[in-house]
Amino acid sequence: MKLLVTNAKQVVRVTANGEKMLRGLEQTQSSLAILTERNGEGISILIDEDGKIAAIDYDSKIQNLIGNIKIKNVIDATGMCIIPGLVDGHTHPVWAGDRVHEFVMKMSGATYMEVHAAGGGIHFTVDKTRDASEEELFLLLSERLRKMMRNGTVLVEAKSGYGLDLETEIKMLKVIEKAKNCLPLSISSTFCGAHAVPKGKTASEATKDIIENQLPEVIRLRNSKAISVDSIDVFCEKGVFEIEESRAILNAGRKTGLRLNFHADELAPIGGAEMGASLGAEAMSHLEEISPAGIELMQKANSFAVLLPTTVIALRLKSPPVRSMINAGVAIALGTDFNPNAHCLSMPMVMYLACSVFGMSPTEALIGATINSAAALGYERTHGSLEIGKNGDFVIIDATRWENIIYQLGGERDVIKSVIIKGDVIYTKTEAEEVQL
Ligand SMILES: N=CN[C@@H](CCC(=O)O)C(=O)O
Ligand SMILES: [Zn+2]
Repeated sequence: MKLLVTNAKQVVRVTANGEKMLRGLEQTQSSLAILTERNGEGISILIDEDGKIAAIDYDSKIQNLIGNIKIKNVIDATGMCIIPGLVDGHTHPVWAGDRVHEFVMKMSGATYMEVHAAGGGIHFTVDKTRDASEEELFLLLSERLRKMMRNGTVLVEAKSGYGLDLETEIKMLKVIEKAKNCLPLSISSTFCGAHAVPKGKTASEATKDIIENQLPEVIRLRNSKAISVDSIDVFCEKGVFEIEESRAILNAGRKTGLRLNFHADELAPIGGAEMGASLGAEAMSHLEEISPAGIELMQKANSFAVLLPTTVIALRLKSPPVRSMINAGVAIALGTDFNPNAHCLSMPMVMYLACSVFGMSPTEALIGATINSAAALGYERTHGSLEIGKNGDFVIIDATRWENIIYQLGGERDVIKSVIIKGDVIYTKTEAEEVQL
């Protein structure tokens, strides 16, 4: 066996019976699967040589199970809690340059679309990303992914979308592929060639280019196993790709077997959720402006809502109608939306904002950041909960109640003791990191 963690005070499994997701009333407190220390006896987790969870139970039961089996690494988690590794359901992590100057403009009142229409925003990042080499982008991406892992992320969705031309979109997907092969966390790639209408093209010309040039090459590379791509994304928005263009791009992606996971109803209520539900989209993000009909249709289509509180605060948007979605039975997932507009690499921070800004409970937020995010990406068989056979991916929290990971706002560096991926300790807090007063 690769790893044994013993004597934990609480192990939050999230689900314990192979649930694919938790939605509606299931996303509330009563259904969170937790093992808690009893009569002074803690909880153990055993990880096999393949990095999968072999057993989770009270210490004495696991000791009986182990007998004389050799264990390579043992961690004593006395007084600590364990949660599943976090899943970041929506990020744009491959780009060069930054947009700190736009942050200053936006904080003085400029809107996202004003900056975008003036040639800034995504266009600014596209110019910088087109100019950057694969090596430069890889270094930037791996540094960002390392910080995410340090904050407990073990699976991340990563989009292309700062190329908007064939060459750069492919460059971005190759950089993501390299990161998949070089770093311990899992990555779900999304082709987002329709992230903005490139300068010099109309939306309908860009739509044609994506469907006739970019997508076929992405699929050719996927089929030859040069890259792996799970999903297709479109920024479906008034003044960007509107409903019919978005539908055409998503339909084309669906025909190639990609999952549909796209930006909908973020800034203007144009019926993106209704359109996505009609295509059976697996996931839609943002949804600040979703209509009541859109909520009903998402529930019927089993589409996940991937909510992004960092963008809501960065752009001072209204919050999506989270309670109505939960009450209607839409499964809520969460993501950092890491991009040059919302520079956040921390799922604990996102969970905090989901609670404080969206009014979600800590339990709902944790479910959104684990099993539901994993399922929104189609990774629920390996990620999102601590169950036998799933990846041995978890976060050890240096506190006696798991909610500290949310409660200690901005305190990830203090509260996370270790991050484990497939049974390997990929991060552990050292004495040297403690502030010396
Ligand atoms: N809304 C579209 N895309 C990103 C922002 C990307 C950018 O501004 O660079 C988002 O999800 O927030
Ligand atoms: Zn996004």
